Parts: sequence; structure tokens; C-alpha cells
Amino acid sequence: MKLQVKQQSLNLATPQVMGILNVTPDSFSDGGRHATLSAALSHAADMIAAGATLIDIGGESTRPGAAEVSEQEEIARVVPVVEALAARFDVFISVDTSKAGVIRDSAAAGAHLINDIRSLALPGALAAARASGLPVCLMHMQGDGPQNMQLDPHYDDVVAEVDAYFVRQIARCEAAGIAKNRLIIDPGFGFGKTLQHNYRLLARLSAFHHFGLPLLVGMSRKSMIGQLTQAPADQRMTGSIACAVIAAMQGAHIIRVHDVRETVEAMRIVEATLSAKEEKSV
Ligand SMILES: Cn1cnc2c(O)nc(N)nc21
Repeated sequence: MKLQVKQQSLNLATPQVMGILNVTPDSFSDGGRHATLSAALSHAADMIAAGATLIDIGGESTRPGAAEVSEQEEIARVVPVVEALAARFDVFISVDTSKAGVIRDSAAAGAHLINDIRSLALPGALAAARASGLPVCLMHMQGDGPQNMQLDPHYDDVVAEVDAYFVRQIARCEAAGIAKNRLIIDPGFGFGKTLQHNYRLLARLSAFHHFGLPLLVGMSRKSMIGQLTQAPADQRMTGSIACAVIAAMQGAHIIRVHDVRETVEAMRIVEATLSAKEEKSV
């Protein structure tokens, strides 16, 4: 399986690590635009050197309860970083956004992938995504955003309901002229899920392979780890690696993480194990 964009293609036969690059003011020390840009580029360079083949740039926090950011402000934060990364690195640039203007301007600036936690639900987003020609990651969320998704998540069968969501969203994109082979799917760990829902999805991740689409997962440093280890967010690397390995062993194609070097190393172990599993008996 490959992710084909413009002249670049990403081989998804082995799990790929997507490095998280938050460009929100609270992400870097003084929050100034120039400081943020240079700090963002430095952080991106470190993650690429550590083996990340995708960088996910986000200008609006998606944590539960996070404040909303205007489209203009999000463009001001994200687009300069997209331009600078595209000019300097041979890496897949993903933009974590739900807004049509950010999709449009990021695509024009050289982005390779649209990563929308709202699956193109906001006004104009579907049309902007179609016009961009870029691949789109569709992510499941119960609720309409970080402000209310964790209020009281409830499912009769979380795997079946997330699967049905993908069916609907894939059909919606195809009807809008976005071909199925441009789509990536993601169960949205932590987005309107309890601890039990998150681990049910992780335990049954391979149930989503029937779509024949790349599977993206993001569990890094999330509360599904903190609730089990009682560790604060910046001390959840071990649990994050464990989640990445469990997902990749089930065939997840793209793993969205903070700790790139350590996850890349863990993926080497997964690759060796999965290829040994396929080989004729020795
Ligand atoms: C932006 N963001 C935060 N968590 C995420 C996840 O699990 N998946 C995707 N696609 N994006 C995420």
C-alpha cells in the first residue's frame, strides 16, 4: 500500500511514524511568531532526523476542552511552517485542521495531507479538500469537537459504530468527488471515548482493514495511557510506545507520536516480527 501525493509516494508496507508539531502559542517558549517558526523548524528537523516520514502541523489544540482559534489566526500559525518545511525537507507534510481556508492555503503552500479530526464537517471543508487534490484522513469523533466530546461518551458497540461512521464518511467523500483511494481512516483514540472504548478499539484495530485504506492511529501521551499508569502527560512515553507496537502489530500504517526516535526504533522490532511471521518456516 502506498500514499501517493504529487511527485512523492510513501511506502506503507512498513509502519510510518508521523511526528507531532504543535504550533500553538503554548507549544513554544515565548509564543512569538518568529521564535515559534524557528523553534518549529528545529523540532521538525529533529523528528525527521529521528526517522519521522510525516510531520503533522497543528495550529489549534484538539485536547478536550481546548479553546477555538479563528481561521485567520490558524492560517498565520500554520501556513508559514508548511512553506518553510516544504522548502527545506523531503517529508510528508500533514496539516491538522478542520477549516476550509486553512486547507486551501496549506495545500497551496505545499502540504501533502489533510488531517481533519472533524472529517471535513465544517462549512466549505469538503469542497476545499476536494479542490486541493490531497489525501484526507477521516477520523472518528463522538460529539462535534473537543469542547463536548468527553462529556458522556456512549456506544452500544464502539467498533461497529466507528466502522459504520467510516462507511458514511467514505460515501460522503466519494459523492463529493474525493476518490476512495485518497482517503485514510482513523478511529480517533480519545475523541469521545471512555478508557474501555479506547482499548476495545485498540484490541480490535484490525477490524478496520476491510476498507482497504491506510489506517492512522494517535494514542501518544493520551489519557488512555495516563489513566493506567498515573503518569503526567510528559512521562507517558513507555505507554505510548506500547500502544504504537500493539497498533502496528495489527497492521496500522501511520502512527502519530510525540516521541519519534523511540517509536521508530520500536517499529524496527515490529517490522522484523511481522516479516518473520510472513516468511516460510525456517
Ligand atoms: C490532531 N490529532 C490529535 N489526536 C489525533 C489522532 O488520534 N488522530 C488524528 N488523525 N489526528 C489527531
